[in-house]
Order: sequence, then structure tokens, then C-alpha cells
Amino acid sequence: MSDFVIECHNLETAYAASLNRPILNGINCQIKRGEFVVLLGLNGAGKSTLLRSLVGLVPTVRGEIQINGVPITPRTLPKIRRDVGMLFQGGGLIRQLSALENVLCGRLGMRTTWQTLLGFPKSDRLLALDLLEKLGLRQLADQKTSQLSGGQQQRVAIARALIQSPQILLADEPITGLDVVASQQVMETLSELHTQQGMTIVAVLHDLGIAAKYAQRAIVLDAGRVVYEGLCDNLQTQFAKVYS
Ligand SMILES: Nc1ncnc2c1ncn2[C@@H]1O[C@H](COP(=O)(O)OP(=O)(O)OP(=O)(O)O)[C@@H](O)[C@H]1O
Repeated sequence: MSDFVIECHNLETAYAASLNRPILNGINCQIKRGEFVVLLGLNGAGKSTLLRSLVGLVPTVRGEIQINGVPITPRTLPKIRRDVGMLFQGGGLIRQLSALENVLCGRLGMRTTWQTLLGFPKSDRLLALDLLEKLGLRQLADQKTSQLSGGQQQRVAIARALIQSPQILLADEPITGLDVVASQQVMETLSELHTQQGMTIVAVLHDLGIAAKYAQRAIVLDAGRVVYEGLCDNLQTQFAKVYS
């Protein structure tokens, strides 16, 4: 079996008239099982589009994405989505639901519509509470997420992604808008998932210092292409080279 859990071969997405080119314009990259990779690039480089492509949310015009050696197709997508958890930019929580209910939403993809109508089984509720406990949020389980701080909301979003027991976690700007303490808590949580559970993590970040502290490898995008792929040493210099 290949060591790579994520492979993009000449990935091209739809043409954007505003950019005068495809949004992703021939992406080639490979990510190994258990790696912590940071995706970097200026605004509009295509980072979110790439992450969303990896869970089939963006149609591919050319090229291929393989997850665990399996190409993304309509037939393989449901299984791939169970293996790949996604933290969306801004958390994507339902504000009027409690932390616990939001985490349980992460189980919806595992259940049929009929099962959903019957409510979540006790085993799911216990699992959700256990995850909230691990993320230091057990006391806030019944609190509406609109009443939680940004850092707490982001950790609820992490718990929601984790309830499907993904092998791979994609995190789109998980610390944007958070203060220093909350950012550190969220990054430490991701780091523990990586070091203790061997989870493959791909995170979009804007802070080069934080990227270098937590990630093993960086992929830098510019105008829909990979322009640097390598260690996180000297990211400032790499960035300066790319954008000079
Ligand atoms: N559905 C769409 N239709 C047209 N253009 C789009 C669409 N989605 C994204 N784009 C454009 O594609 C480019 C890449 O967007 P994307 O959100 O992937 O960038 P990003 O690197 O994540 O940026 P940021 O750091 O600002 O979040 C942007 O110029 C954006 O305006």
C-alpha cells in the first residue's frame, strides 16, 4: 500500500473569469500518512479551494485526487468523506444549537434519514460528551454555541469533525480571529491528534511562526499552483523568494 494518503495529480478546477485562469491550475502534491502539513499562500492563492477539493466539494475539471489510493468519484465520495474530517473556515457551527448538538451533527452522515428522525442513540451522545471532555468543554456541552468564545467554538468544531473518527483532518484557517491563548489551545489540540493518534493533518495557516512550530512540512500555493513544497525551516526566506 502507498504511503501517501492524499495525492493530487495535475489537479485543475473550473476557470474563473475574474482570475482569467482556473482557480487551481495544475496542482501536484502528495501527503504521507501521519504527516502534519501546513498550506500557505497569500489571499486568493487557492488554499481553501484545494482543501474543499479533497472532500469533493469542488468539481475537478482535469487531473485526479486520490485519498488512500482511491480516486475521488461520486461512488467513492461517501466513504472518503467518512475518512476525511473537515474544519471549515469560521467553524461552520449552527449557532442556535448547543455544543453537544453541534458535535452530534458530525454523525449525520453515518445515519439514514429515518434513523435521524428517531434522534441520536445514547452511544453517539456518550461519544460526543467524551470528545467534549477531551477538548476541555464538558461543562459547556449544553451551552448554545453562539454563547461560546471563538476558541471554544473552534474546539467544538474540532469535536464535530472527530466524532466521525477520521484518519485525515483538514483545517481551513483554524485559528484565524482567535487570540493568542485560544490559538495556542487549538494548535495544541491539533498537534496532540497528530502526535498521539497519528492523524494526518493539513491546515491552512497564515502565521509562518505558528506553521513552523507545529507542521513538519509546508506547501505554498500561488495563483493556483504549488510554488514551494518542503521543510518549514526558513519559511520567511522561502516566502520572500516566492513573492519577490
Ligand atoms: N466559486 C467561485 N467562483 C469564482 N471564483 C472563486 C470561487 N471560489 C473561489 N474563487 C476565487 O478563487 C481564488 C482562490 O480562492 P480561495 O478561497 O481558494 O483562496 P485562499 O487561498 O483560500 O484565500 P484566503 O487566504 O483569502 O482564504 C480567489 O481569487 C477567489 O476569489
